[in-house]
Amino acid sequence: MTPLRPLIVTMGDPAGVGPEIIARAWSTLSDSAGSLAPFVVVGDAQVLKAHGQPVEAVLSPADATSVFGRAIPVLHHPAPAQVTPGMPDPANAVAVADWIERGVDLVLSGEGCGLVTAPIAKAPMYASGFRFPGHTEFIAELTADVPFSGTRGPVMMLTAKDLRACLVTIHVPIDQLPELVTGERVARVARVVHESMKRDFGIAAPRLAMAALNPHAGEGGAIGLQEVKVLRPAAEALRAEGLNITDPLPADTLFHEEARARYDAVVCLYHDQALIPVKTLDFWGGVNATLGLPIVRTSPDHGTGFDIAGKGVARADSFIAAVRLASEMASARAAR
Ligand SMILES: NC(=O)c1ccc[n+]([C@@H]2O[C@H](COP(=O)([O-])OP(=O)(O)OC[C@H]3O[C@@H](n4cnc5c(N)ncnc54)[C@H](O)[C@@H]3O)[C@@H](O)[C@H]2O)c1
Ligand SMILES: N[C@H](C(=O)O)[C@H](O)COP(=O)(O)O
Repeated sequence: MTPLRPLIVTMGDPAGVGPEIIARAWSTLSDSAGSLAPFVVVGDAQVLKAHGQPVEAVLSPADATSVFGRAIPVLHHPAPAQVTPGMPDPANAVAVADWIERGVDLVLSGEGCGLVTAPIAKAPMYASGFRFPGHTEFIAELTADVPFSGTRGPVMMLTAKDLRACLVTIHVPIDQLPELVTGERVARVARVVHESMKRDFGIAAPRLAMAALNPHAGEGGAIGLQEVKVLRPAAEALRAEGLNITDPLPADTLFHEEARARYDAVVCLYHDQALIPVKTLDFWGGVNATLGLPIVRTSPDHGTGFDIAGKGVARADSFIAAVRLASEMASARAAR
C-alpha cells in the first residue's frame, strides 16, 4: 500500500502544553517511520524550539518525510504576540485559528493524510472573536462545501482502550438537553457513527449501543419520558434502516468491561455522559476524534493545561495516541 502522506499537526494555543507535548511526542515517534505517518507542525517554530528537540522549518508537507527522522518539521507561521507558557494571550488567538485553517487546507489538498490538533483554550479564542464552540464546529465549517459521500457530521467521539463514546450534544447547558435531544438529532449522529465505524475503523458490521437520558432508562416513563417518546422510536426507525443499534440503555451499566464488549460504539446524549467514562478509563490514552467529515481529525483528550505549561511535566501520551489514531483512520480510508 502506498505510504501515507504526512499528518498535519496544529500547535494549538502556544501558551498551553501543545508545543511541549508535540516535542515530546516527536522524540518518541521519530524512529517509528513506516509504521506511522510522519507529521509536520503548523505553528511558530521558535516556540517549538524552546522544548529541547531539533526543529527544521520546511516549505511543504512533502519535505516532512525526509526531515522527520532528524528534526520536527515545521511550516513556520509566527505567533504575533510574545508567548509566555501558562499565560494565554488573545492577541495570538487569530494566529491559532489561522493555523487550524491552514492545516485543514493542507489535508483537503491531499498534502496531508489527516489533522491532529493540539489543544486550544476556548476563553482566549472567544475573546478574540472566534465564533465557534471549538475545533469540532470550526473544522466542520471549513469543510462544509467539500463533497462527502455519507451522512455529514460533525460528531465528536472520545475513545480510550475499547470504548468509543460519541456525542449527540457537545458544549451545551444541561437544562437544554430535553429540547436538544430530538429523534432527528439522535438518528443523524447514529448514522454518522455507523458509517464511520465502517469507513474509519474497518468494522464491516458495526454494533451500536444507545445511552438513555434518564436514570434506569426512564423506568418505563416513571422517571422521564424521553426514552418512551424520543429515543426508543428513534432506535426502532434506525433498526428499520438496517443499523444494529440497541434501545436506550441505562447509562450506569453501559461502561463496565462486559458491557463494552457488546458494542463497537455507544451513542451518548451529552458531554459528560461520554467523557467521564472515557477519561476515567484512560485519561492519558484517550483521544478526541471528529467523525463525519471529509477529513480525518483527532486531538488529545485534554486541554491546554495552563497550570503546568512550560514546566516540563506535561505528558504526551494522549497526543501520541491521537497521532496513532489519525494514522490508523487515514490508512483505513486509503484502503477503501
Ligand atoms: N482538544 C482540545 O482542544 C481541548 C480538550 C479539552 C479541553 N480544552 C480546553 O482547554 C482549556 C483548559 O481545559 P481544562 O482546564 O478543563 O482541562 P485541561 O485538560 O487543560 O486540564 C485539566 C487538568 O489536567 C492536567 N493536564 C492536562 N493536560 C495534561 C498533560 N498533557 N499532562 C499532564 N497533565 C495534564 C492539567 O494540568 C489540569 O490539572 C479549556 O479552554 C478547555 O475548553 C481543549
Ligand atoms: N470536549 C472536548 C474534550 O474535552 O476533549 C474539548 O472541548 C475539545 O473540543 P474541540 O475538539 O471541539 O475543540
